[in-house]
Amino acid sequence: MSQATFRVDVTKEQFVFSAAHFITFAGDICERLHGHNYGVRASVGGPLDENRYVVDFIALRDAILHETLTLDHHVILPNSHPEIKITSDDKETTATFRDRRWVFPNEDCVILPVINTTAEEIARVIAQRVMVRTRDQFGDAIDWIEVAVDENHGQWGVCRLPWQAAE
Ligand SMILES: Nc1nc2c(c(=O)[nH]1)N=C([C@H](O)[C@H](O)COP(=O)(O)OP(=O)(O)OP(=O)(O)O)CN2
Repeated sequence: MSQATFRVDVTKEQFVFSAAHFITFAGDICERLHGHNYGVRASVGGPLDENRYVVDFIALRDAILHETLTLDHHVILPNSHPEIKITSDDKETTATFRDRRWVFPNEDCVILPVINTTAEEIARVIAQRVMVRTRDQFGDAIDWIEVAVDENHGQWGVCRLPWQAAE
């Protein structure tokens, strides 16, 4: 039996999104709002199908592109941080951390299901959403998906999920 394993990688120039965020670290340090030109790459691993594909990398490319465009030119906020509280009314979204407060137009914000908007967490959300988006097309034979998010020219947060973990 062959010992070969297979994956497809997609790393495209278009996989860039410009977004603002701030994180907390070291307990109670909260960054100032700042932006990154984030980069994204993705891989899917598993057996070869009848086409001798793991998956069609064009379909994977399009799914990643969709998620990067969703984040592009937005402020990325966390919905599960213990101290960064996010509230929205019909016009504006307000983020607070202790005595600090940021107010944004609703349409400028993307609120993600994360504790902190780190590269690792953003990678996880993209991986989960791509899995959901492509599941019907790719089927259940895939082993895993990995998404990597680069914050600053070579500082990557990477998340690998078993294919069955889609929410
Ligand atoms: N494992 C991780 N480490 C860090 C993350 C992360 O998401 N995962 N994030 C940060 C901060 O967001 C930080 O703002 C990183 O931004 P960067 O611009 O690279 O920080 P610098 O101060 O080095 O950047 P300059 O180029 O000097 O502006 C930290 N760690």
